[in-house]
Amino acid sequence: MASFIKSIIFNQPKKVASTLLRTYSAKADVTQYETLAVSVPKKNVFHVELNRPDKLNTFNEALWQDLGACFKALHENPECRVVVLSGRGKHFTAGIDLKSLLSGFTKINEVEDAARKARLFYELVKRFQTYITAVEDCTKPVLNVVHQACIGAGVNLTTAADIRYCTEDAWFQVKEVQIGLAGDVGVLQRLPKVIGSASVARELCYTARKVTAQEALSIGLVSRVFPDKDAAITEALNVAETIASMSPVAVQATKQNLVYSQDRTVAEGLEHICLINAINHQSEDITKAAIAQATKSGQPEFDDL
Ligand SMILES: CCC/C=C/C=C/C(=O)SCCNC(=O)CCNC(=O)[C@H](O)C(C)(C)COP(=O)(O)OP(=O)(O)OC[C@H]1O[C@@H](n2cnc3c(N)ncnc32)[C@H](O)[C@@H]1OP(=O)(O)O
Repeated sequence: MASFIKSIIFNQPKKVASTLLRTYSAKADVTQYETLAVSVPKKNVFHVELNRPDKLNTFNEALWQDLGACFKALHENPECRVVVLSGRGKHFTAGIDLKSLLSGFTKINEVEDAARKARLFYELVKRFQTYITAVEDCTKPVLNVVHQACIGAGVNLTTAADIRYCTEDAWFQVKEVQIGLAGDVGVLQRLPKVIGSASVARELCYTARKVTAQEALSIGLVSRVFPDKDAAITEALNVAETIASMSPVAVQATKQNLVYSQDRTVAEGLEHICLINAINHQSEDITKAAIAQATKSGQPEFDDL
């Protein structure tokens, strides 16, 4: 084993030795938003909080746009390796802001011609879909912590995240049918895949019944339930820190391949990871990680991606 490691280091002497010893010193670049609070509580771990507590974190135009812009920026930010997403105030979110929904619809309904009106509705929904999909398109894993209510648009949002935790007092409601809408920003597509049961997903989407934290756990909507929000956030940040300590090349390729594979055949997913790893297997991260494992020298430092 020693000679094997020696030969690897000999082949890439300066790079591996210097990066193994390097300590992290970069400053995080944190953009703030009107409706989102963004912080960096641990190295490479970004915390995004829905921040309209006096409006129960309802989705108004600003929040929709901020979500899209924020997750695009985090996708592009090399210092961000993992995101924890939660909400400030009493509830995670009460869903779409019903006042802004109605005023937006009234404005479009003032257009007389059906084709032109339809085009405006189409573009509105398409835009909102893009903002939710930005969470999935962000190659950094997103851990969502839900407390109290997670309604309508909130369920669309949480099902686009990678990992979901909630508090004992949390509840979920696919409420769209109750306000006369067919869910159109991702829940109908993602919920059945997340929970793995078309029957349960359809029941929830047709009836708008509330799902408690314990039921959410039993159907696989969340993977863990915590006594309160502090405990949930603390553990989410710990898990995020573990993920952030791994090779970002490996973690981000894993998310890309999981997302790609969820709508495709096994053969297509396998081909996709072959193509990604044809490039990523050339990464210095593999050498660093393999040496660290072989020498039991602890987790190495990886460069940002
Ligand atoms: C193209 C569209 C794509 C997206 C579609 C998305 C659809 C959806 O999200 S459907 C879901 C819509 N949301 C709701 O129907 C939630 C309605 N609210 C409630 O059920 C309760 O308010 C809630 C359980 C969330 C909280 O109950 P709590 O007792 O804690 O508070 P309240 O006293 O009820 O509410 C406090 C004030 O907030 C106002 N409010 C609550 N929800 C909304 C909302 N979604 N939009 C706008 N305003 C909301 C509520 O009216 C109270 O206002 P005020 O009386 O002025 O204090």
